[in-house]
Amino acid sequence: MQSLENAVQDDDATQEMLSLVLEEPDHWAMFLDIDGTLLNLAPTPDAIEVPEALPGQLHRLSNKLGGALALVTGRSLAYADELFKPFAFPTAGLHGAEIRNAAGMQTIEATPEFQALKHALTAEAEHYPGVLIEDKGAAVAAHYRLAPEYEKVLEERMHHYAEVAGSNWALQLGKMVFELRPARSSKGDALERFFQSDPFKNRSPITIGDDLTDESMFAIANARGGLSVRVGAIGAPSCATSRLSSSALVRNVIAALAA
Ligand SMILES: O=P(O)(O)OC[C@H]1O[C@H](O[C@H]2O[C@H](CO)[C@@H](O)[C@H](O)[C@H]2O)[C@H](O)[C@@H](O)[C@@H]1O
Ligand SMILES: [Mg+2]
Repeated sequence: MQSLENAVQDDDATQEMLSLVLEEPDHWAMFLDIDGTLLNLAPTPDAIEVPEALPGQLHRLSNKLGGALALVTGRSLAYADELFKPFAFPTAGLHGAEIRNAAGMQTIEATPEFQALKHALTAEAEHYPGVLIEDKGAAVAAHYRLAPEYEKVLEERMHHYAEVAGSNWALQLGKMVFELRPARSSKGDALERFFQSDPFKNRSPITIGDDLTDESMFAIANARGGLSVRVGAIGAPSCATSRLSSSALVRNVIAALAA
């Protein structure tokens, strides 16, 4: 994987490149991650703030792109809709396991066994003060941002719960979080499903994300001759060929394109 240190594009070059998107609005499709990309990271999952102007800017930019703007997130689809209401963008939730595109809506329900697993995990987490369990229906996240001292024990236990869940779930690592997500689809798989129908068909992808889960959509963008932009300070290796050092810069690009 290319490391960010060798990314072809730095902040200025990336912003310059993205500013040219609207010179060919029928050529591009934008796929945007939410946490850490559109929104600043916060101490807890529900402490995030959506800048007041952002939903309308995304709506205006989507219109300029003929609707070819999708949110691709580890959040549930319903949670993403709540964040950006009154708009309901094409969206892939739970890291790609549920999707709303021109073909309709496909969601996924938790099995009784997975419900029982979430109850057991929640009960066990009582022993790790500060660890937050985020129930996302067919997925569950164990957050240790407020209790980093529990990272190691959580890693061990979430590997155990992944074994219990079986092959229909996958352990997804992220920023101070271990998640069990449906294994059936990644963010990269979600992009391929968006490309099967208008308005995304035959367009080149612009993918912007900040975390491990976004790497699969960066790979699709690279393979399709599009753009892959990793957000955040230089750190973890990435196959993204460009970078933006903060979600504030991402919002600046969105605001400029939506103007
Ligand atoms: O794919 P994304 O849209 O980036 O969602 C990834 C996960 O984001 C959330 O967790 C992360 O953001 C939280 C709020 O800023 C932060 O407290 C946490 O430490 C981060 O891991 C969300 O809670 C998860 O469900 C998403 O999968
Ligand atoms: Mg993210």
